[in-house]
Amino acid sequence: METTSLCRVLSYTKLPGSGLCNSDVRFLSSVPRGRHLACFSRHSSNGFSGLSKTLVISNSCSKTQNHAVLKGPFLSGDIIQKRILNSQANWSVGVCTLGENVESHHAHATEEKIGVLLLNLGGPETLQDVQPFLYNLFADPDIIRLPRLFKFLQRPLAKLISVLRAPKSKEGYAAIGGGSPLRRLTDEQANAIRMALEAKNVKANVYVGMRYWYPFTEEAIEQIKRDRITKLVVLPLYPQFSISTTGSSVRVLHDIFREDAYLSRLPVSVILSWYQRQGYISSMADLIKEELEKFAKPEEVMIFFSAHGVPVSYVEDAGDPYKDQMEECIYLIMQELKARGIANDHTLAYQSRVGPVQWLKPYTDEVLVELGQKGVKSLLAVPISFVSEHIETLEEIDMEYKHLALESGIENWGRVPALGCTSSFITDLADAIVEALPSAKALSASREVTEEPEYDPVRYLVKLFFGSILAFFLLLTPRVVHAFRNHVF
Ligand SMILES: C=CC1=C(C)c2cc3[nH]c(cc4nc(cc5[nH]c(cc1n2)c(C)c5CCC(=O)O)C(CCC(=O)O)=C4C)c(C)c3C=C
Ligand SMILES: [Fe+2]
Repeated sequence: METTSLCRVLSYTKLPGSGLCNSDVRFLSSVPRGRHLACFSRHSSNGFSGLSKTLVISNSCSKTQNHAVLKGPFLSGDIIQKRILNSQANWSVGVCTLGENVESHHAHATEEKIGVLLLNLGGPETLQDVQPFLYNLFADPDIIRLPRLFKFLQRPLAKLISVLRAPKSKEGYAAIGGGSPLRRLTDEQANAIRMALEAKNVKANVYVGMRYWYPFTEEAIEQIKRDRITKLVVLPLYPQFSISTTGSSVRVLHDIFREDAYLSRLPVSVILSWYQRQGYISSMADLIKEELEKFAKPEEVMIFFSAHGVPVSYVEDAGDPYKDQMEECIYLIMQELKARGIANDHTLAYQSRVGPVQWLKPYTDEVLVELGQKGVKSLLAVPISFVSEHIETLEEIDMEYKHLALESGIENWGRVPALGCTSSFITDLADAIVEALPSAKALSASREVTEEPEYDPVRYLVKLFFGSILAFFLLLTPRVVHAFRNHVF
């Protein structure tokens, strides 16, 4: 039995083609650069047996049994993404345990009840849902990031922005049939993952928890409690990590788990990002190849990755790894295509900006116009931040951007569908879940339950009143007035 209190983020790598299909190497890294990393290797035929060997070496780790070598240097808290050498494929996944103190233990198959919680954004199911959905979204401090002093403005601002934004959003949802397909599509993915796990002899309940609409994460967690799940893997359905997506959902989970005696003792493993998994990369490459072949001259098509944007301040001030991960993800997909003899030009741009602040550049709409002006005639749009169809693929890309591209001189337009329930992709997610199981750790071994902060309606109303006045003045700043004039919200 190994114990360490050092670990916060741990990453592990599966070695496909090694002959040991569930053999892996796990790295616990929460020590400063140049210090020791603990490397645990585990062997089993079903992926559930305990640790068989422990190595502690400086900034590198080798596992001779199947010729895997991992090289540092690593930073404290890093999600290790280095490549396995001497292996046909590079698979790695960042896994974060919810707890600070890590106790490695042998998982016993007896009476184990595995749960998988898929996290997603959620979307309004009807047009009446749009404004309250937007309220939930803008009330999230990871979406509208206010300085601490102005936190009390969060809800009044959310109310204001959601009311202002609702008409534009409603138009979008009306254009795709009157609501978001996200709940149905995520339920389908949940079912497909459950079956893929079953095919691997892993029986699991799969739950869906949405951040801003039904079924809310809180509801999913209530069900997990009722079902007496004994081990949980949390899989956010965003390939790349962003503070605004996975970060926000995991923060909510953390808050809920900390306050609950049962949940704080439930072993949990959170998969923070999975954009580098070979199964995901090759599934994306499959879809791109298939769509390219529909063009008359596939080799002349510009592959246009359109990622969901985030405000620049997330990356530059708050350290959001989203941009780096996005760039690496696209690099890996292009490498995979190259390995298949496809060497088209490609570019990356960011879509869906909201509000008057600077977002990651270049912007999708501007690049489309530039490409048209430069004489690009054929373009294949690839949505890359998300794995289901939703308003930003079905309306923004398929309608708005397509129209803009054709107006700008692009003659042949194509779009890669979202991965959805593509079987190679679902199988890979199931693998990621199986690989994450052994690292599940409890948030806390104690029964400590944090008390709810007292709700004081008078205080809330006073804050709401002054907040609204402040928000009103904020709205009169030239930048915001300009933003409204240009329908930025
Ligand atoms: C205002 C800030 C927003 C940030 C930051 C943001 C990041 C972000 N969002 C997604 C994925 C999705 N967002 C979706 C809808 C949506 N997002 C915002 C705002 C921000 N998103 C708004 C206002 C909306 C509502 C729709 C609209 O009015 O434009 C959805 C769609 C869900 C659906 O109903 O179909 C997805 C998916 C990512 C991946 C991301 C950061 C990386
Ligand atoms: Fe969004």
